Amino acid sequence: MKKQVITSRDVHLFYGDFEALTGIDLAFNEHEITAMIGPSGCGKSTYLRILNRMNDLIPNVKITGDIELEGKNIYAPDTDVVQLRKQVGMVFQQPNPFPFSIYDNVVYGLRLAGIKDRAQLDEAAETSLKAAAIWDEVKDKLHESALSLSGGQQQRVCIARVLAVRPEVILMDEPTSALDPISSTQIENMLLELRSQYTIILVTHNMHQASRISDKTAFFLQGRVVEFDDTKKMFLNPKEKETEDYLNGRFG
Ligand SMILES: Nc1ncnc2c1ncn2[C@@H]1O[C@H](COP(=O)(O)OP(=O)(O)OP(=O)(O)O)[C@@H](O)[C@H]1O
Repeated sequence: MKKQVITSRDVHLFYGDFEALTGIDLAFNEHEITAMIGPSGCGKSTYLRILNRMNDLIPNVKITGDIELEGKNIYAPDTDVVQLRKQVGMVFQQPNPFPFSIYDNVVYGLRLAGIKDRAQLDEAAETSLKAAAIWDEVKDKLHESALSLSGGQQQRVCIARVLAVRPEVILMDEPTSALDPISSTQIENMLLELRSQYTIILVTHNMHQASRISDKTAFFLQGRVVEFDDTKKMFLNPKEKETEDYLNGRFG
């Protein structure tokens, strides 16, 4: 049986009085890609942000329940949130490179951690850019601005920036929805390569993407998880009527 890297039990989240998540039980296995699907506003991004405490930055948020990374409650008072976000990295919908060179973007987290050794930084930059499947395109212009790259290239540099700090888990919030089909395919192929080393949790609106690359799928509806299963099983033979209707495009 695969190791569960993140588990959540009975997770509720309130924005003020509004209960956006109404009791989420999910577990994420190592070396798997889990897709979270569901109609707009059902709470996918809210739930994703819980997993590396990004909701801490939003005022009037209250979270209850239990979320553990490697068996440790990530909301315990002694949690080092900076360390947590290294272990659980995040890639956003819009590529968000810093206005620095490609190289400086990728080694940003390592420098923040106090690493100054040039050889070590060079090695990390090359390894991460290779893993993010963009090394060949940028190796001759590492010191040019990351903003000069295309959207798809910027997104892969952002993924390399996350990989450089060696996370265990990578959270992705619709990482290809702002990209053209070729760039999206490049990123999907990369994720399939990365799966052997990471736990990947992906919010997507793209049903084809979920069925192509994910091992497991969680279907969210109005703040709850309707169904969570192997992707193949769910797409071929959903257990719940609501899942079937959604997958067949009857709503959402
Ligand atoms: N900062 C916030 N303050 C108050 N309500 C919020 C906030 N962020 C999200 N919500 C509400 O919480 C619910 C869930 O939103 P969330 O963004 O998690 O949904 P989603 O499934 O990711 O949607 P989409 O697919 O459109 O991104 C929605 O009703 C939304 O309006």
